[in-house]
Parts: sequence; C-alpha cells; structure tokens
Amino acid sequence: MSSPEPTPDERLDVLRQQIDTIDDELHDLIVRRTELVERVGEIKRDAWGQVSFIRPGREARMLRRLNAQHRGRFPRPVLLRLWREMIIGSLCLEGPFSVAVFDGRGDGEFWDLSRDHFGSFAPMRAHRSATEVVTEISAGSATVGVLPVPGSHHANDDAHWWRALFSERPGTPKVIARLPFVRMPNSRAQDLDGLVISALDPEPTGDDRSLIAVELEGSEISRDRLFEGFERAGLRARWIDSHVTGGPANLRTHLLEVPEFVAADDERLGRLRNSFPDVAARVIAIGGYATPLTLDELRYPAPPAS
Ligand SMILES: C=C(O[C@@H]1C=C(C(=O)O)C=C[C@H]1O)C(=O)O
Repeated sequence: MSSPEPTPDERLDVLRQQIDTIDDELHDLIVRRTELVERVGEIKRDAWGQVSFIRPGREARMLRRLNAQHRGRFPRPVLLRLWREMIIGSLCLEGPFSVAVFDGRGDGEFWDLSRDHFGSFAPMRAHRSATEVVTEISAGSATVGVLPVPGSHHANDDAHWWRALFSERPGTPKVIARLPFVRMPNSRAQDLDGLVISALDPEPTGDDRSLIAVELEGSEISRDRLFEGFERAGLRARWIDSHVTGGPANLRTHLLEVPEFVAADDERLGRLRNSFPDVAARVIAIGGYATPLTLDELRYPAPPAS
C-alpha cells in the first residue's frame, strides 16, 4: 500500500527544516568571516597605526563580483544591501567609524542615501552645512562625510564645498566614493547623487572616475580651452563645476572629472599644469570613486517616470 500524500503542512515543515539548516550555515559563515575581518583589522593597525579602516575600493570590487556571479531570482539590490550591512557591521568592529551627512534642506534625502550605503548600524549625524561636514572630516570627528555632487540641483549655497579639498596639506579630505553605488529601486530620491569624503586616499578598482581641480589666474577661459588643456596632458575630461574667487589675481577654480583612476602623484597632473602656458595654474587631484553599478548591470526595471 502506498503511503498517503504529504499534507501541505508536512511539505512546509520539510522545506522549513531545510531553510533552518541553511540559515545555521549562513550564521556560522558570518561568525567565521568576522574572525577573519578582525585579523585584517589587526594587520592594518599593526602595519599603519590605522585610524581609518574603511576600504571603499575593496568594497566596490566585492559588490561587483557578487553582482556578476549572481543567479536565481533573489533581487540583486537586496543581495548587495545584505553585503553592505555585513561590510559596515564588520568595519565597525575594526575601529571607530561614523558618518557626517549633509542635510542642507532638512528633508533627509541624503540621510536615506547614506543609510542605504552605510547600513543601519553605522553612527550618523546630520549637518545643515557642507562646510560643517568637511570640517568634521578634517578634524577627525567623523570617518566619512556625504555631500551633494557639485553642480547638482541638490547642492545649495555650499555647492562649491569641493574647494575645501583643493589643498596639498597632509590630512586634507579626499573624495573616496560616490553614492549610490547600488541605486535602490524604491529609494526616495531617484536622481540623488552624493560624494563621500574621508581623510584617506582613494584606491583603484579597475573602473574608476577621478576628480581633478585646476586653479587658474587671470581672465576667464572657455570650457573648450579647459578640455584642450586636459587633452594635451593625455586626459579626457568632463566639466563638473567652476568657482570664481576673484581678488587681485582673479582666481578661478574648475572641477573636472576623468573616466579613469588618477593618483595624486600621477605625472599627467604635471603635464596638465603646463598645459596653460599663459596663466599660472595649480592642479590637484581631489579624489575619485569606483564607477557605480548601472541599472542595466543590476537588471531591474527603472522606476516609472513621475
Ligand atoms: C575587512 C576589511 O575591512 C573593511 C571591511 C570589509 C569587509 O567586511 O569585507 C571590506 C573592506 C573594508 O572596508 C578589508 O579591508 O578587507
């Protein structure tokens, strides 16, 4: 006599037992992963007396790898969000970590953007002015700062905050990441973009953008002349923002972005300085970021246009 068909409840029990087994394995793996993270933290502390443990380049490469190898129906944004939570939870064990967030309009949009990236565990503080955020990082009161992408409509009167990064003084914050790295399909502001600054040099990830600021004395020059200067130095640039200081020297600072990694000591920066022979020029790479994943790479449909 054949055994009776299992009831729906019995079938659920069997599947749920398997899910419990998998959860136990995942949990065990997280415990083991944490032990390795702690050893990584010890090495950083021993080797460099590290105060900042975050490695945005490594994090970006990990997320790209997971996204590329993902299969099955589990939503990619959620998969990557889980890893973001795990990474930041781990990072907070290695040493102090906190986030200073620009919230100029008090609408919490950058707060959400920061939470999406830095997870639910990281201590965060909102600041009404971009200058305050930069000061927090320079003073070492926060590890990373989140600010609007210059020139975007989200930046207010502090839109030129990047000028504070135009300095070769050791400890000057640099741009180290761009948010969102993974654009969450249900986040409040779909067109919101931020830059992350920290007292840390960005690292190459194999797909990067760099921000280069050029300060020129004297009369205004056209954007085409700026682009020509970059081309002569072997760099293809996109204009982001300009700032006029004025004064007797009539200083103008321009921020441009190039689609590759440019380190602070890249020899092309010297060539760029000499690309404007008739004016005194100062050139500083103020940081860069791993190119964020695109909607196409994340393979979920774009939200409907409002
Ligand atoms: C473990 C490290 O430190 C941090 C934590 C990471 C993680 O949990 O995988 C990755 C990068 C760092 O921000 C590391 O540098 O590898």
